[in-house]
Amino acid sequence: MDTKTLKHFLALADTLHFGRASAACFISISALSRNIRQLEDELGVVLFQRDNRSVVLTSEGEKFVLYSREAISRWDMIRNELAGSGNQLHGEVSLYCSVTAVYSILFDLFSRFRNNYPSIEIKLHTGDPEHAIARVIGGEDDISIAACPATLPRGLAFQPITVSPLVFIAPAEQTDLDLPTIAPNSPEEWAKVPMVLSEGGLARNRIDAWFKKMGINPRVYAQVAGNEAIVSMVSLGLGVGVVPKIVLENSPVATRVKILDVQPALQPYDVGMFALQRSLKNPLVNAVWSLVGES
Ligand SMILES: CC(=O)[C@](C)(O)C(=O)O
Repeated sequence: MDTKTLKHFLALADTLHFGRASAACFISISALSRNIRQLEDELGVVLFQRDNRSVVLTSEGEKFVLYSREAISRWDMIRNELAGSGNQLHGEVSLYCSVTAVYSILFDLFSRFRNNYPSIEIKLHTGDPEHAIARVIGGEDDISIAACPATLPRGLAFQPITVSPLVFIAPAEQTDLDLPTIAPNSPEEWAKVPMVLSEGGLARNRIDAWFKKMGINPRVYAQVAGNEAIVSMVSLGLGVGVVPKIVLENSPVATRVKILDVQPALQPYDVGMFALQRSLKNPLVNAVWSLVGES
């Protein structure tokens, strides 16, 4: 059986760009567009609306994304099951996490993985960890790494990897904006501080709740996607930010910011791995899942 066409289709659905999708699949643009056209002919529907400038999934295309992911995953499962335990696991596992998690967490987890599972291909997507749960629930990725929320959505499994405090950071040196070099100690002082915060999700909820509890009306200067970008903006002197310490420790600009001793401290992050409970039956997903605790 050939799952290649489905993979080519998914690459285009992910990137919405013929050039990037064909590069990711190691085929030419013309071969990719021929494959997509053949698939559309077979199905009798248009999967992508395309003109010279843009590629957009149609509603039929969106449905076919779900089918393709499911079909590839089931094919991997049955192939591995029929081949029996004596054989190597073959197939693809897709993983979503922040750039920080790649440096700090994946590096350790995967140091032995290559030797043990040479035929499992890891498809890595990086981005704002606030999307990590939605990406697994939506079927875009098999596994993701991020902080655990207070309540876990149904059907989702979580296993902890590390704990990281959420810290307030300011530029290490005095700036034009006159940002605080020690923690402000009254709601009036806080209200003057330009804050660089996560645009939404768990971090933002925790910070908003903290400000509310302290009776502070924060001045939000910028809302940013991804904790790495918050550290950069703070290092440029644009405001005071809040990030998990693990992001700071792995930042190339770590020395240009400093941690403010703010009390009471925010609740730390429980960083770990998410997967759908049902996908843990897939031996490929399970092989990656089981890396936690082995190292
Ligand atoms: C590792 C992780 O997902 C963090 C701590 O939330 C992050 O990198 O922002």
